[in-house]
Amino acid sequence: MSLLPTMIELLARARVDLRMGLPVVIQDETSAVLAIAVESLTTERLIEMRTLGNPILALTARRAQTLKANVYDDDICRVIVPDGRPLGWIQSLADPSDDLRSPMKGPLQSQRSGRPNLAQLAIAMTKSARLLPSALLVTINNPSDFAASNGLTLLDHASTTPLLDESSPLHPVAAARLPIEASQAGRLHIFRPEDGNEEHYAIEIGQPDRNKPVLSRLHSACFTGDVLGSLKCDCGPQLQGALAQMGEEGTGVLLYLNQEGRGIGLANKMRAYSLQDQGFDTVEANHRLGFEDDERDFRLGSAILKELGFSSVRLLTNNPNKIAMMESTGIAVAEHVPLKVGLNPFNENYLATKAAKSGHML
Ligand SMILES: Nc1nc2c(ncn2[C@@H]2O[C@H](COP(=O)(O)OP(=O)(O)OP(=O)(O)O)[C@@H](O)[C@H]2O)c(=O)[nH]1
Ligand SMILES: [Zn+2]
Repeated sequence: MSLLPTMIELLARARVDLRMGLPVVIQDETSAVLAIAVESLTTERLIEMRTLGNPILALTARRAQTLKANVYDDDICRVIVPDGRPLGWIQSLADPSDDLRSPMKGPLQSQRSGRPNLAQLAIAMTKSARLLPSALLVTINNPSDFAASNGLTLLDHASTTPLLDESSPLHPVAAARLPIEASQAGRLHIFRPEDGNEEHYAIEIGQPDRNKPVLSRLHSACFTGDVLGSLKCDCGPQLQGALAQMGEEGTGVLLYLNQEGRGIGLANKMRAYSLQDQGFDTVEANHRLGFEDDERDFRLGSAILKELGFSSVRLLTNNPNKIAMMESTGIAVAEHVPLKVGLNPFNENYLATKAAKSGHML
């Protein structure tokens, strides 16, 4: 066994580097860039980056739409950063918080030439670091030497990209009896993914028969709704309602996936809430930030169910994507059990948007 880090380990390291404001080196067969997350960029590092070449700002096509920048590649946009533009200007392209106050950032010139693949990987890395989806890039030569002499993480495009698209294997870490209000016969299981990302949980109620469809819920973490009792969404009542139903029936499994804010993280969700305060709906807010409507990986849920020995569920949800994902990953949905709870005057529009734009059966 080698002590050299594997690609999975390098990806985990790169996520932390980007969050800390440290650049990473990304290479493919023909070229290489130094990439730094715009959210954690400092003036000092921007000056350093500029000594190496002219920076390019990578944004998602979603964000480019708001900025009215030309998109020449499917999903991303590479904006040429003119000389002398300060850090604040670069960050205002990535962060929509002052879009209303100063909507005109341009004219913006997008890069058309060259392959977008390194920029795409940089964007994917900022998403997986739960930062704003944007990176500043400069082209460099001799990537291996550059990374080694500066102590930077080096990512290889061909070997890392497939890993980012895959769902990481999960392993059970610990489990213990946990009596809860809904049922004294509760048991909490912790699962840890191999990619160093967040752990996910399963709350098993009673002793469900592994040969029958189990009453199940795939719940995504919502700190504001689950913990604080936010009225802006329906998550808290859905969590409590699902557990209560499992308690009444005597058996069930609630999967608690740490995919806060539909996978964009709590900080970005609060950025989305701030845009919602300006009048945008939940989908529009995600798009203005540069995210897709939903960035979650539901495959983790079926992986946990299989690990626990289940192959069929009665799924508590209003989200058809969850049902489709279960079926496509080998967990049969024997019954769709609607979970319509928690409507209040503050989340009326939120629920209406889910029905209109996200296909929820409400
Ligand atoms: N980005 C974003 N995430 C939100 C918002 N409101 C709630 N969330 C997150 O959305 C997730 C819950 O997803 P929902 O779409 O409400 O419901 P669902 O889980 O897809 O579907 P159901 O099974 O029917 O409840 C949680 O991770 C919440 O943190 C919002 O306005 N913006
Ligand atoms: Zn919520």
